[in-house]
Amino acid sequence: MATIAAPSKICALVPVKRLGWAKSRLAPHLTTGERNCLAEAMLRDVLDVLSKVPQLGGIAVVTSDTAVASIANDYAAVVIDDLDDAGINNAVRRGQRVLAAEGYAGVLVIPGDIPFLSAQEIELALSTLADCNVVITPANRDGGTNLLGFSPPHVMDPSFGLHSFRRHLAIARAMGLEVVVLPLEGAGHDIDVPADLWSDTDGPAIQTRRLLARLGKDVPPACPGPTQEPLSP
Ligand SMILES: Nc1nc2c(ncn2[C@@H]2O[C@H](COP(=O)(O)OP(=O)(O)OP(=O)(O)O)[C@@H](O)[C@H]2O)c(=O)[nH]1
Ligand SMILES: O=C(O)[C@H](O)COP(=O)(O)O
Repeated sequence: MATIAAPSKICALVPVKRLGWAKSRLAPHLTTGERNCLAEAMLRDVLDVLSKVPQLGGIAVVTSDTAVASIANDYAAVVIDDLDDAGINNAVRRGQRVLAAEGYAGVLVIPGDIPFLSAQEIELALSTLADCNVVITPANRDGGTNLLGFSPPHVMDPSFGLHSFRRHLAIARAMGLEVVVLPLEGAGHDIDVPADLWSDTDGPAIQTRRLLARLGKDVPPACPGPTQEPLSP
């Protein structure tokens, strides 16, 4: 891995699994090729936003996919090899170890599937993390965790998975860490299931919106408007 500049600051840590394996929960709605393109578009949106936040000390992508590594290079992010592809928690722990060794003051874990995040939201997460040990942004919809900040980088282990927001909060509190819950509209919107593709969420998501419009795949909200009743004769 290349040496990262400004190690006293907080580094963004973006775990990304192989594009060909991405977004399996969207399989009923998108082909494998479409999911591959969506994963790339979301990642580009995330990295584009991160590259516009000067307060970040660096951007690191943990992946074992050479295509993802090449995208990371487009945004001057460094690549940490995800040697074993053993899930998001393993990838994050690996990033924590590497970035702690590089001397970073903290890490902000940012999944590659939150394209609606904004630079202002990242700035707010960073300034919040300057005064505590753990920052947690819950997913808007499913009880997950969309941003997870640690200061110092290995202050606690990640525990992503079902209902991870409550679990992260409970672990941090049980450890006596200073923890702040930071709800954020854009960063809180991840794309996991077909209903997540439709959005009135603010936030740039430029590549993602463009791709979905091109595919004609943006879907209506979970609660659609009036059903189409057959017309009376
Ligand atoms: N490096 C790495 N990243 C991972 C791994 N598993 C998940 N991620 C990333 O973690 C983030 C959140 O993952 P998920 O929401 O579960 O995304 P996903 O695995 O593509 O979606 P599903 O297949 O539907 O579960 C995404 O950026 C993923 O690429 C892994 O084994 N290694
Ligand atoms: O803890 C979580 O939120 C999940 O493991 C990762 O996020 P997801 O909701 O996008 O799958």
